[in-house]
Amino acid sequence: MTTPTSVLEVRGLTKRFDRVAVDALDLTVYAGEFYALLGANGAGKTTTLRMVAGLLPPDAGMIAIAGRDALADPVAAKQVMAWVSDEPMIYDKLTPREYLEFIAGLWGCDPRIAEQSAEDLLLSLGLAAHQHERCEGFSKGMRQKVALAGALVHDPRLIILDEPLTGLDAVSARHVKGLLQGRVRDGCTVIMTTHILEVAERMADRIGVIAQGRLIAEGTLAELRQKIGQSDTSLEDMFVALIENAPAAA
Ligand SMILES: Nc1ncnc2c1ncn2[C@@H]1O[C@H](COP(=O)(O)OP(=O)(O)OP(=O)(O)O)[C@@H](O)[C@H]1O
Repeated sequence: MTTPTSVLEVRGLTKRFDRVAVDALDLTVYAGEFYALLGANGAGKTTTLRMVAGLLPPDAGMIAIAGRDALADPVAAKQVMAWVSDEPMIYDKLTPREYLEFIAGLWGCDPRIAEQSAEDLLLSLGLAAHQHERCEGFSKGMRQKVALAGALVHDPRLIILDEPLTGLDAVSARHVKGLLQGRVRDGCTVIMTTHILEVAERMADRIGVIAQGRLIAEGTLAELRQKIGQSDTSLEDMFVALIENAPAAA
């Protein structure tokens, strides 16, 4: 059996604001995995992912992305990674098509490849009919989808998303889920936070549960069920049991 290649390795990652938000966190995500990061409000999910994405400096710890030290060489790490925030920023005065062209230009993508990629992304996200309209009149869900398309236009190997499905209607959510599953089939790795446990249950290869900035449980659904000793329990029941039994922060 070949050893899986890690795309993200986090060791001892720590961030303190007025109190510790991420507490010596260790996390490994492998190539081609769909990994869901779960946790109660304030557990440290966004803070962890913002550090991984290079948006927030850690107080301590190591982050390697595709084997590169992301803290020593953030530009190299960002080239293989996409970050999609739960509050995406796009340029209102641009159309989705212009926005994607602009982002592809920033990445120095080949214009012909970028054009095809933009077309495919807008089609798969149900935005093709709006591709020449300015984003300023778009709903929150449409803006989220434009931001997602922008994050994927440089063809990243690691896609990190913070609550990507919140606020999306069922059709848009299906578009986004289909797109992400397609990327995983193509060999990309997806790491996603979500409070929609059904999404984690149905889509994730592995699930990590964070409480008080620490990873308190991790595995496939079957492994998590085994951990709490109940073979037929729902992810929601397991999640609540894990959170309620998590050791208190030091
Ligand atoms: N910029 C900041 N300044 C001060 N405290 C912060 C900041 N960002 C996060 N925190 C604190 O860090 C802790 C972890 O927050 P974080 O946003 O990572 O949680 P989360 O798991 O993403 O929560 P949610 O599910 O509600 O989005 C919380 O106590 C939060 O108040």
